[in-house]
Amino acid sequence: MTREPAASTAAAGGALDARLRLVRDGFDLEVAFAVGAGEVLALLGPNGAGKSTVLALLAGVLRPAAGRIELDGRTLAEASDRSSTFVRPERRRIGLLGQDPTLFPHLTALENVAFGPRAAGMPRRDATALAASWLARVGLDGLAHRRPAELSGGQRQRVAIARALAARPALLLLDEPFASLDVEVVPELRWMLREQLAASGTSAVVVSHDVIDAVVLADRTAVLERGRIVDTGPTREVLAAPRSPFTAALAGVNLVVGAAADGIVVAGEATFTGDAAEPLVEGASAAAVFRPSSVVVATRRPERTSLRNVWHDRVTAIEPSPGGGVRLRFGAPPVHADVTAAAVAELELAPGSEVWLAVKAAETSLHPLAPRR
Ligand SMILES: Nc1ncnc2c1ncn2[C@@H]1O[C@H](COP(=O)(O)OP(=O)(O)OP(=O)(O)O)[C@@H](O)[C@H]1O
Repeated sequence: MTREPAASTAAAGGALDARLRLVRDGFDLEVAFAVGAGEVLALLGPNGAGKSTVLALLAGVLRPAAGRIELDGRTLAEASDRSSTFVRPERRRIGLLGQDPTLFPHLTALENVAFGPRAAGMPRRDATALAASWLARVGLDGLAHRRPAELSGGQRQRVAIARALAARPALLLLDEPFASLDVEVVPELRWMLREQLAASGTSAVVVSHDVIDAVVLADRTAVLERGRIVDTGPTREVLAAPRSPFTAALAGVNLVVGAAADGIVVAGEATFTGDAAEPLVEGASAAAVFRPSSVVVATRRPERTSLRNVWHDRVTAIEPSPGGGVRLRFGAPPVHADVTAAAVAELELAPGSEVWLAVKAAETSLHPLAPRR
């Protein structure tokens, strides 16, 4: 990726430090996180976890009941017994890009992008030149004079990205930026956004349901569940060693939570041996992680000694597997196994069938469940 000369883009990104508490209608949000200058943080989580609420607090649409938001050393909001600060949304230098681009319908793409710099006092010629250069960067060279109605959904979102970045926000909030676009246009748009965020050094928080957004866009990922951050760290590490069932499902792996005993993970009747990236703490919570395709399903207890992790359960559900084939679900511990349709037929499996399950130790990783630093 080519980085632009600092003089042309003057790294826009600010460092964010946020501690937020909000309670409304029985929903209790309490989070603390930081975003480094020029860094992209993905905020992932199930429906109702509080992701949009976090963005609304950062944007200044909601006021925290307690806590503090600091962007580049400037306090944007503070609520405590001693002091109260609240900077209005338009004075925060925070940009917002939602799933539906809200462009001015009567302005051309160029005028839409130039609008922010003009409003900030930039002379017309400079603002037009800046807008033209941003439209080129987002791949809309020839379409500068079209109005939003004359553009496709993907092209409109490109204009919205150019407009958001041309305003040089200290922090850009991206709320499901690709959710309402045709799936075919999304991969290229996602990579373009990644390049432009990096080239402009823009700090960003991206909220998404889609793990690919975190993988492509985000240096770090925080997973939010029921108003709490349950996991956070470099995106690759969070997905490689998930610490919550939601993250494990995102990463497409099984996560069995148990307790560490003598270097293995004990979860009810099942015990798991495997590679521990970090030492397990005796008696503390720990997880065994393995791929659904690593699970061997048999109607008799497997005799192969290489299969160290062996347990007995009943099939609770049989459904199509996302990768093709068949997914078998089990309850104790809750795991799934991806097998071929031929195997299901050969073993004559049906919901309720009793089977033996096994995973090689070499295909199992063990992780302490203490909070990641
Ligand atoms: N205007 C509101 N007034 C009161 N409660 C609200 C309001 N908006 C959302 N909530 C509640 O706050 C909680 C968090 O909602 P939020 O929209 O932040 O979650 P989310 O993670 O963004 O979910 P989704 O992925 O479905 O958009 C939910 O319990 C929701 O019902």
